[in-house]
Amino acid sequence: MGRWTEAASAARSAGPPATPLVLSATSPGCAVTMASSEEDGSNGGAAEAGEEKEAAGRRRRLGFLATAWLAFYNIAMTAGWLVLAVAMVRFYMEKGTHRGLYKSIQKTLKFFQTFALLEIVHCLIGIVPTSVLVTGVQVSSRIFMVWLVTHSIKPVQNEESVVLFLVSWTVTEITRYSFYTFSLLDHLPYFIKWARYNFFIILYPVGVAGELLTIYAALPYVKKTGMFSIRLPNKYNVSFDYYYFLLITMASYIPLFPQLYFHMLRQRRKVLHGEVIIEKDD
Ligand SMILES: CCCCCCCCCCCCC/C=C/C(=O)SCCNC(=O)CCNC(=O)[C@H](O)C(C)(C)COP(=O)(O)OP(=O)(O)OC[C@H]1O[C@@H](n2cnc3c(N)ncnc32)[C@H](O)[C@@H]1OP(=O)(O)O
Repeated sequence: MGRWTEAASAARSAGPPATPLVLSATSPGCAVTMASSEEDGSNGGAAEAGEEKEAAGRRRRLGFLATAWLAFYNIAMTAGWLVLAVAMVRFYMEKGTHRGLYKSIQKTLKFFQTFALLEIVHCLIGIVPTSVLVTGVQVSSRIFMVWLVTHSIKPVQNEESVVLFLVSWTVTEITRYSFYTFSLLDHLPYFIKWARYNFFIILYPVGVAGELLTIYAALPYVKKTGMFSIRLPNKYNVSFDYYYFLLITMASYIPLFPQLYFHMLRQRRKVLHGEVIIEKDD
């Protein structure tokens, strides 16, 4: 199993989500079954023990410093997103409206979401085996939403759609970072693993809908003000229209989001149902 998982990890870190090759559960030498360990319970224990052994082996190879850094990073990020969750719930309970919510939590949000740029660095230096491309798209679209849309275009800050993506990001990140933290500590409760690979089914589309609706709400303001745009003539002879840039960004969700979503579905099948999936470049 280790060999296949390492091959899958190598394929993942090498590039974008590609054509998946699902190995039959009954392949000789394949220690996992395609049947869910939740479902049949017969092989789940062995598969899980194997996975834990393999994860422990990977951590040994990672070295103390990298493991300590990742533990610190994940604990800090879990705490940061928990602080955000508490602040949002408290705000709503006190005010009874979403208006003003973004303003009240923006500093914490900007800090922790910007800190997540380190995830691209983690992939680049190889201390986590995630695809640089998948992580890059995920993190850069969030940074874009935080700084170039919600922070910069004040009239959208009170849109309901902002609440949609804030709630979706927050639940996702609390689950994801606690998943990484407990995995590093070798004590991963099953419900966290389950939540990591099930919540996204709803939260991903909800988050993306929130992001797209927020960009859409920003369009009239951007068109009216011409913000972040460069008009001709100028001494560099270049022009840039932020309004069209936003339209192109919205359009880019059409090919990119399904790829990320299907990547997560494949991860779900691998982690929760023990399928061995090798992503093969076309
Ligand atoms: C300029 C503007 C550009 C804009 C472009 C626009 C296009 C955008 C299109 C789409 C936009 C999407 C926007 C996003 C919105 C939302 O987030 S909505 C909220 C819901 N979101 C989600 O549910 C996101 C889910 N996505 C993911 O989780 C990611 O895809 C992922 C984290 C980037 C990758 O997940 P996955 O491939 O499953 O890998 P990992 O979880 O990272 O695991 C791989 C192994 O690596 C270990 N690991 C990873 N990170 C760490 C860490 N920090 N610490 C310790 N270990 C880590 C992990 O444990 C795994 O190890 P093994 O289990 O041993 O294999």
